[in-house]
Amino acid sequence: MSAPVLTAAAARVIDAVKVYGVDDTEVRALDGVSVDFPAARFTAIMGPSGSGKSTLMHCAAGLDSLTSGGAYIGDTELSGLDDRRLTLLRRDRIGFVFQAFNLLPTLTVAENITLPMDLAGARPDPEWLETLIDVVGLRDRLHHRPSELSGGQQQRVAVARAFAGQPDVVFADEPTGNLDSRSGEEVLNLLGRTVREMGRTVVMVTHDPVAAAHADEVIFLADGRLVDRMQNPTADSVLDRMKSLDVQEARKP
Ligand SMILES: Nc1ncnc2c1ncn2[C@@H]1O[C@H](COP(=O)(O)OP(=O)(O)OP(=O)(O)O)[C@@H](O)[C@H]1O
Repeated sequence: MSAPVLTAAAARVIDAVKVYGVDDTEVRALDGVSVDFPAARFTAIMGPSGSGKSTLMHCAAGLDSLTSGGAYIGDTELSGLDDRRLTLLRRDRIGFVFQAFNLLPTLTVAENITLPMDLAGARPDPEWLETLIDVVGLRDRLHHRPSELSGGQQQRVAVARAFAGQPDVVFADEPTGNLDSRSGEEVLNLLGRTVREMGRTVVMVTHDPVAAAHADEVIFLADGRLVDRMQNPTADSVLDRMKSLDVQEARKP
């Protein structure tokens, strides 16, 4: 048996290139990005508008395909999977949290949390589910409908849903974009706790230095390239780095 080539990255991309359009309309949204998202860590992706953050997340999560290069979940290379296998991989090994909470209005909180697993015919680990419900603080809301919850509570349901199947990695795309700062802070603390107390892996796209400061590491994109990585970020250190990227952007011809 050959030794696995890849180490403890929950997800990674290697030499990732994503080109949208052709000829005059061609945009290199990713221009040779190699980055790993380590297991049991919270990584934030930052960069100026149009720098390729969402494209990187979508390609790393198998929601979109690369023009060239490789995207891996664990040791599984995504371009080698047909549509059916890719759908199963997303369902079984990846969790998603989006800016819009995407809950089903006719289902209760409890039903929303287990919906992906119910659709898959999988049984959630009861102990894990109970812990998760307590961590997200929704025990007294389990039989409510989403419309009876605040935005912050709805996003906490979406977070619980993303982690219910114990996926290898949870990708969050601007998870606090629709929330006031206090509810946003609660959701970010929650994501941090799932990583630090429960050993989960989170990759989050954000515009907000305060949000990025919740991560263990921030990676910075500019013009579709990885330009920096920062361990143990603070809101100020992230803001300073973003300002220098914005200045470089403004100086471009
Ligand atoms: N479907 C598409 N077709 C054509 N161009 C696209 C498409 N999606 C993204 N792009 C372009 O690719 C580049 C990177 O876009 P992307 O959305 O990844 O950036 P971003 O950093 O997430 O931006 P923002 O912070 O504004 O959301 C941009 O120039 C964008 O216009």
